[in-house]
Amino acid sequence: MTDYDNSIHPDRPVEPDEREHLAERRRGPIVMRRRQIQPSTTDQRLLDTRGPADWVHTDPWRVLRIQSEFVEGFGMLAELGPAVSVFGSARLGRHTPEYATAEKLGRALAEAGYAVITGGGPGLMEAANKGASEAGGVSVGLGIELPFEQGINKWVDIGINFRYFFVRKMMFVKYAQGFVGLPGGFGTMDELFEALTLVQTKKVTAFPIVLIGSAYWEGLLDWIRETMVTQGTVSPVDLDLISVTDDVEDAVRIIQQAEDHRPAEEAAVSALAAAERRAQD
Ligand SMILES: C/C(=C\CNc1ncnc2c1ncn2[C@@H]1O[C@H](COP(=O)(O)O)[C@@H](O)[C@H]1O)CO
Repeated sequence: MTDYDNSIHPDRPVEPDEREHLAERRRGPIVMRRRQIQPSTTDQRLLDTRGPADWVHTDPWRVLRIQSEFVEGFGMLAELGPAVSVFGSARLGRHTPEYATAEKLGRALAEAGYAVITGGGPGLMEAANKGASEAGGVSVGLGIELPFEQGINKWVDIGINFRYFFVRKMMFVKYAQGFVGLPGGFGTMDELFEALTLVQTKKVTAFPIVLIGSAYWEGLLDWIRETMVTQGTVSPVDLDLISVTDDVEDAVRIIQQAEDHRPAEEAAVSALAAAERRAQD
């Protein structure tokens, strides 16, 4: 009798030694017998480093890495408390007036009780982190892996380095009460328009978007008004989603005031959604 040919008929009495010959393998709660028996255990297979490794470059594996970035990000930020995301140029360095403004903003936000979330990079991100950290606030950096790696700036007190831009961008919105944009390039524009789209489509509510530096932003706002609104690609009211100021204290005040309006705005959005659902039924 072989290991694979030892079935016992249910009506037949079983001899004590017959049980011993019934070969089986367990995988957690699963029992495998005869041809289902695998020659190795799960642990052995896990620890076995041999074999092809191309699967690390496949999409199913990437999905797990993406998932792990969400898990790490949520885990790090869930208990952060009130926070404001600050965006701005990676290139405007320590001797620019914008750096001084960003540092002042980081300090003012920290003093108003907000954690400051930046992209964790150099330039105005570093300045906002510096202001927040030096004021004794919570200074957060959500870094991004880039081909020309810079690392997280030294004023970040809680940092995480993301592989994926889209996971990181979601964190900027999910864990912030609002958004302050300083002068910047494509990266800043990307973050600004992501936030604007989410607010315009009511995916987020009571999320103030404040731009600091009227001279810098004027041209863009004129283009939105004169081209986008005029041609009907956005509504005139969409312009109200953006506040522009040159004053750091004013920016903080706008964020705080939006907090006061949050319950009413959330209720209005829920009522609108309920009315639309009723209309569709
Ligand atoms: C270009 C340089 C460094 C790039 N390092 C960055 N680190 C972290 N976050 C970044 C970086 N570059 C862009 N970002 C994100 O975009 C925004 C700034 O981009 P901009 O094009 O400079 O406006 C910023 O808010 C970040 O979230 C050093 O030379």
